[in-house]
Amino acid sequence: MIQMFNVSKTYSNGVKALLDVSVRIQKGSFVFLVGPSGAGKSTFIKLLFREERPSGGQIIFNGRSLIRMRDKDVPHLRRQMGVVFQDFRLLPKKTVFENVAFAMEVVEGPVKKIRQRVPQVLDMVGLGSKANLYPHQLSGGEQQRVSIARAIVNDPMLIIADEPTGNLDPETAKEIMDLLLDINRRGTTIIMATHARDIVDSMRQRVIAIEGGRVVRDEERGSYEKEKDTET
Ligand SMILES: Nc1ncnc2c1ncn2[C@@H]1O[C@H](COP(=O)(O)OP(=O)(O)OP(=O)(O)O)[C@@H](O)[C@H]1O
Repeated sequence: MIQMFNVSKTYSNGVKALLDVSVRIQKGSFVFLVGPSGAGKSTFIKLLFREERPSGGQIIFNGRSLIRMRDKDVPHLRRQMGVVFQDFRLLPKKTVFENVAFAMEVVEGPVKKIRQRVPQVLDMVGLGSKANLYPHQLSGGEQQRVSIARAIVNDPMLIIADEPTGNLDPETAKEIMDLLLDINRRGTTIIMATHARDIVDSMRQRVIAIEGGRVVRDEERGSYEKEKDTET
C-alpha cells in the first residue's frame, strides 16, 4: 500500500531529516516507527500525509505518486488516512459527538449518515455514553479515544499515530493499544511512531528503526532496541 524509494528530506534550514529511506508497507499491517528524538519519525509521517514533500525519491500510496500529486488532490488523499496525535487535538468547544461528526462534515458526509455512523464509532471506542460531554470533562484516555473515533469515522485505509500514548499512564496506554490493535484486525493499516519501549516489546509487530534520518533496522516481529547477539 505504501512504497518509499530512496526518499530524502532536507528542510529549508539545511537539516537533513531523512536520507535514502526505502520501505514497503503492506495493506493491513501494523508498523512501529522507533528511534531517538530528532531521528526523523515525524518527518516520515508528514511525508505520508503530504504535509511535507520529499527533497528526493518517490512515495507511492495506494498506487498513486505523492510526488506528482497535485495540491488539489491532497484532500482526497487525506480522506483515506486518519491521524492521531499525542496531544489529542480535539475542538474544546464541541462535544464528543460534534468532534467526531466534524470529521465527516468536512468531507461532506450526508447528515443522515453522520447521525448513524458517529454513535456506531463512539460505541466501538467505548464512549457510547459520553457523546454529549466536552473534551475537558474527559480523562486523557477518553480524549484519545475520541481522537481515534474521529480518525476512523470516515473508514480510512491507514491510521497514522504519532506518539498516541505519550500523554497517558501505562494502563490507559495499554487500553489505547488494544483499541488500535482491534482496528488493525478489522483491516486498517496502522503506522505508529513511539518511544514506548514496553508497548513495542510486548506487541511484537513490525519495527522500523530510524536513526539520523536513515532506516537502521526493519524487523517483522521486532523489539524497541536491537536484540543482543546471543552468540559469543
Ligand atoms: N519544519 C522543520 N524545519 C526544519 N527542521 C526540521 C523541521 N521539522 C523537523 N526538523 C528537524 O528534522 C530532524 C528530524 O525531526 P523529526 O521531527 O522528524 O524527528 P522525530 O524522530 O519525530 O523526533 P521526536 O521523537 O522528538 O518527535 C530534527 O533535526 C528536526 O530538528
